[in-house]
Amino acid sequence: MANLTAVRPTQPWTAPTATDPVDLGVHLPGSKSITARALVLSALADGPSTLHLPLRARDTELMAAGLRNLGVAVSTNDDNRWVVRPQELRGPARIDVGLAGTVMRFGPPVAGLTDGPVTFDGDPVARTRPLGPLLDGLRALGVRIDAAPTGGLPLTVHGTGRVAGGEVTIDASASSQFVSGLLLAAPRFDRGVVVRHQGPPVPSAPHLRMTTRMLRAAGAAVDDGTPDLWVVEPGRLSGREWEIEPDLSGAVPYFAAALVTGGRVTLRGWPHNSAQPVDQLRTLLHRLGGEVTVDAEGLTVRGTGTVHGIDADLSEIAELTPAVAALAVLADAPSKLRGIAHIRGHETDRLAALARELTGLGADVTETADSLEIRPRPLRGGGFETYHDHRMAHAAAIIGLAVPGVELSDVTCTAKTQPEFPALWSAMVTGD
Ligand SMILES: O=C(O)C1=C[C@@H](OP(=O)(O)O)[C@@H](O)[C@H](O)C1
Ligand SMILES: C=C(OP(=O)(O)O)C(=O)O
Repeated sequence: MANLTAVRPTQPWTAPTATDPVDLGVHLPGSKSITARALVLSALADGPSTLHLPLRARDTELMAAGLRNLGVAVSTNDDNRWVVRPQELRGPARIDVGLAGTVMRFGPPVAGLTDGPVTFDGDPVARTRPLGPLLDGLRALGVRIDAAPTGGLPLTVHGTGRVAGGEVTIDASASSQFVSGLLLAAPRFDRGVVVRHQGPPVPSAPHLRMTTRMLRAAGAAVDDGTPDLWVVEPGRLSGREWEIEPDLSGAVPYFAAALVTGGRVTLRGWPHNSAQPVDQLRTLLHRLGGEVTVDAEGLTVRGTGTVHGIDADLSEIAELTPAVAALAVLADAPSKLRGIAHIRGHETDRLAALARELTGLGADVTETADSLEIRPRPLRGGGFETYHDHRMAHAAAIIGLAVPGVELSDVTCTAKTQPEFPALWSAMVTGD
């Protein structure tokens, strides 16, 4: 099968260098992870839902389009308010996952509930991202799937309108999204689901808590009280109003800018009781030399201009590794970033990509199977390959604040989660 996605245009970009401390108060778009879950839960609910302040970016537009292809009425015309009206799920259909882990992992369990075949494919790199344990898990729950010999994309889910569900054991060490995908659709399985993880630790625990929290908010009965075991009872999901929080992961490059330049960045509209890993981020930024406060204005990060080296296990917030690695090359001491083997299966092999590109700018970086060791050295400008990876682009932009002439091979990849990134970043640096 040909890839669904045509070759995407790219645009080289020279990262702007900061001459002054940044001072930014910003309303950022909604969380990718919360928007994706709200779309799926709304599509499977028994009444309409509204997503307030959703993320409009490539990943979430692909999720909306994919659900639409299954017959769900998803209206995304209003930037601030997306409305989802569930319908009977229908095949045949084709779903373009782009490079979105959320679409390729949350989509197939939903497709099992469709009454016809649903084919999934995406960007060429998406075909290399891990998917096997999720598909094997779904098969064990009664779904017929034809997948590529690699065990991943392209694949066809032969939906029959119902999924038996029941007990399944998978190895989710390559991605927490395998578990999240099974859980999100499970209330609609005949017997719900009992998912057991067996293998090296599951990464991204806060994303699993986000999944169970949002399932409960939609009315599902969920038990996640035993480590590595999740139970979702069969039952109805309610349509509801989803308030989408600002994207904390998308805010991290701006917070990093506060650290590098000795400036201040406030993320406005920050909720009191967040579903995102704000405590882990607060601890991390504090150790890197920042000060984090939450008040009526929002979530504020202040820096001194000195970044500290750290030894940190990033497994819970591994998607932030590129930004943290960028800070580490600018730090006052060596760093070790551990527990991140699985990010080799993210948008690119992030350990290899970071080691290569940071070394290219003059840093001293050692890549191990599951970590990066970074010893700061004087850096120089030069080319920086982004490998279609939005967070590699963020890393280059952060370094560019302090190092003139960091030239990204492409900045359009930031549209995966934040199309506003190049304009917002430049405005922050120039103070416009
Ligand atoms: O469920 C989610 O929304 C996500 C889970 C994490 O995936 P992994 O567990 O594969 O790292 C995270 O890195 C990704 O950006 C978003
Ligand atoms: C790993 C990421 O994304 P995905 O949801 O595509 O896995 C990410 O955004 O850093």
